[in-house]
Amino acid sequence: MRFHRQTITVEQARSKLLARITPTTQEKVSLGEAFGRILAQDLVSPCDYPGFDRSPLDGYAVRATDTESATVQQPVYLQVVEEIAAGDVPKMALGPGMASRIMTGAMLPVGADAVIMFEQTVNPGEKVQQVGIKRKLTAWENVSRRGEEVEQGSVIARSGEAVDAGMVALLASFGITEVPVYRKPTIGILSTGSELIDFDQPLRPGMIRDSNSLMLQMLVLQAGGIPVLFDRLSDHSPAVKATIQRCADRVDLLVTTGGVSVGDKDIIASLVDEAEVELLFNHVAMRPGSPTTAAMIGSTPLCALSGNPGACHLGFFLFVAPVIRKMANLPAEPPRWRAILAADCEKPSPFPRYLRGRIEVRNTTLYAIPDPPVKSGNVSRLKGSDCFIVIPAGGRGKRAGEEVEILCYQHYLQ
Ligand SMILES: Nc1nc2c(c(=O)[nH]1)N[C@H]1C(S)=C(S)[C@@H](COP(=O)(O)OP(=O)(O)OC[C@H]3O[C@@H](n4cnc5c(N)ncnc54)[C@H](O)[C@@H]3O)O[C@H]1N2
Ligand code: MOO
Ligand SMILES: [Mg+2]
Repeated sequence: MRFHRQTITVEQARSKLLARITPTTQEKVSLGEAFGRILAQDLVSPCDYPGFDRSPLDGYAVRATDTESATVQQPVYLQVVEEIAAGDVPKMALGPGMASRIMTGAMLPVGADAVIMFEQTVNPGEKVQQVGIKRKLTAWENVSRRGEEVEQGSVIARSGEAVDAGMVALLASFGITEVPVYRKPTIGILSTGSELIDFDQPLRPGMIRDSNSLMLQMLVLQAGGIPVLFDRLSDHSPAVKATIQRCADRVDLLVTTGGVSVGDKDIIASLVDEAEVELLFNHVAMRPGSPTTAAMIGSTPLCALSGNPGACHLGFFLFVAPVIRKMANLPAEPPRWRAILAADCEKPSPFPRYLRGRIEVRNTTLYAIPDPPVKSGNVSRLKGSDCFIVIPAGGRGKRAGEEVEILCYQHYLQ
């Protein structure tokens, strides 16, 4: 199987993989922990909002009928019977000719059905026993009625919505302390290669530091998963299949890096020949990362990414992030935009080429600025990008000023 591989497009490969992914189950978390998660159920308001008729202004609570003849020239004078601050419960009910001094957010007294702002009274703001009302009010004018925004029992948030800061405030207003959200999928990360050492170890001849493990952990967090780091596999590890199986059993998705090509030590490439491993694809029409592989290890999906850091980064974006997002009930496909290419990319390629780059808005036009050409084994240009620019297969590539498709990290990886 190592050398006889069937090439499929990125889109076909992703569909094949996503078809095998089921969304995760739900869990209840505290309101603070729910931030950034996806609601798993509709939420219903347990009470009215506002919970009582209240004043939206600093002024006087009155009975509208008492103000019928009020004008600037001939104000109507009402007896002030109480001062009500926000948080107070009014003690006095208003009868004919009465008013209560009331502050913004305070509860309306029984009998009142309108509020006049200080500015529309005689001697605004002064503490008086008789307040002069300078205009006629209609019933319920300047009153925030109980339940006018949200009635008890109505849906305040829907399953599938993201819990952002505003949603946290909304749920806090209703005293909702526990929130049903989709469980974050656990994503196993397993690097392979005898040349790899931990990043905090001194180099030895022929060795390189394992950077993919950490990069993948960060990317998993950005995509909304929980990374689970497994011990690296060396190229001489016995029982590769048993180890992979054990790791796969512990997570929702297993991601490996390295060993997917045709090399003598490419241990993941031969894994797909084993019984109980169902190959989904092992050759994708893309540059870099064409040997990117996916399989099912029993019921756990495996994304086997290239060891080359650039190809690993791209493989994560094209295949792993969509899986994590589908598991987490988020839209799976990376967002595709169109932009104007800001520099020539004329290297021809038999497969679509994905270049890392940055998006820039110049006037009202979106530009995609490609990174300078790099090999997929390079590490210095892994940082600072916010999109992949897709240069189609064949032809002469694309020139500056031509329109290209871009896949943006924005709103996709947090
Ligand atoms: N004869 C052929 N050789 C290769 C082909 C091919 O078609 N025919 N394809 C090339 C392409 S394209 C790719 S992509 C790579 C795929 O490589 P593997 O996935 O098998 O990865 P390795 O051989 O294990 O390593 C490749 C490269 O990456 C470095 N690496 C590996 N793991 C890490 C890590 N965790 N952190 C940092 N760097 C890592 C490794 O040392 C190698 O330099 O195959 C081509 N070959
Ligand atoms: O597809 Mo590879 O990452 O070019 O060496
Ligand atoms: Mg290899």
